[in-house]
Amino acid sequence: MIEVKRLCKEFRITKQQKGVFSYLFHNQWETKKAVDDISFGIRQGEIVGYLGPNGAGKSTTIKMLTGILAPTSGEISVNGLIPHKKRKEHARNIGVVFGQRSQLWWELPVIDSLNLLKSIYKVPQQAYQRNLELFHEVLGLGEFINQPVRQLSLGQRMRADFAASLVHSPPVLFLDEPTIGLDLIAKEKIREFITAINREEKVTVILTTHDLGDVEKLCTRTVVIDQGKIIYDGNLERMRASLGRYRTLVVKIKGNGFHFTMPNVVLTKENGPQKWLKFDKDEVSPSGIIAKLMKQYEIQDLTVEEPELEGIIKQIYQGDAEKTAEI
Ligand SMILES: Nc1ncnc2c1ncn2[C@@H]1O[C@H](COP(=O)(O)OP(=O)(O)OP(=O)(O)O)[C@@H](O)[C@H]1O
Repeated sequence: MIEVKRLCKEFRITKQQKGVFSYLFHNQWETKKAVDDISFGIRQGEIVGYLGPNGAGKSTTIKMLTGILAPTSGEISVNGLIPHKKRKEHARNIGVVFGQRSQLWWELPVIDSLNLLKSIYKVPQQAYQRNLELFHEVLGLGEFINQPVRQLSLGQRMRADFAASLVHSPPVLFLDEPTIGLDLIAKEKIREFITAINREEKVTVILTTHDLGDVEKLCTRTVVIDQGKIIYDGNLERMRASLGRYRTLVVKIKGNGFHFTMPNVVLTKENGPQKWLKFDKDEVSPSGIIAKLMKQYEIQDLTVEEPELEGIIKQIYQGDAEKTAEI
């Protein structure tokens, strides 16, 4: 479905001049290699996590795969097309969802945006109707389909954006931080939807995310990029080893005195009402700990701390996953 060979993208950027009179001199340029000789292939129906720290080259790669940017060198083929050379045809093959930006018309009710996209992509009525039914079923669009986009919650807006990106039944879907800013329940809904369209429509999904929950729940394969180069391409197992078994539940309780004990759960830090409980996720679930806590204490706030992606990437570099996984 996707073939990338020796792909490079360079940007020309101005070099910072030093000194008070720097503005008197001509600008000097330097070349920044945002994507540096990468190759990979993605088969139809795969869900691939394209991961890396900030500035690694993820967006630049996605922009080339979607045809927004032309490569400096190398080759790309998506469903048989060269994206930047066949932009119009390519647009029919892909759907794109940006967690940070919406492609919907702000003032229009969701259904009007979907109808407009149907006309733009010339989607036959029958196929459109079928898609609307799917969106109702798995995205619960019915709740807010007649509301203007500006009135939607972030979770609803994301669900509407997913529908908009899939109106024309594209075989490939690019997702850029699709769960950013969402609460746990909204995240779960989005993840379930991605799994459903991948299973039912065989949509190939390329996902960039900093949320390791997305990676664990969705991806069968991860490609990790750092400083423009691919440093890991494989199944989740090695990533999993780096993720380790331990997580920390941070809980804020009301009242004094905290004498909580539970097998496989250790209190590692306290700051007034806030407590850090490290637990072995293979032995005990966060919901199990929360249920026990709630019997004894009034909980005011809680979060689960996931390991940082940056740390995991470092571990992959070092090839030393097991040792560091034990914290
Ligand atoms: N239009 C541009 N002009 C100059 N440099 C750019 C441009 N776009 C990206 N870069 C540089 O290329 C490198 C890769 O950027 P890119 O946006 O692809 O990273 P990213 O992995 O998507 O990061 P993030 O997770 O922060 O979005 C960075 O050093 C960035 O500053």
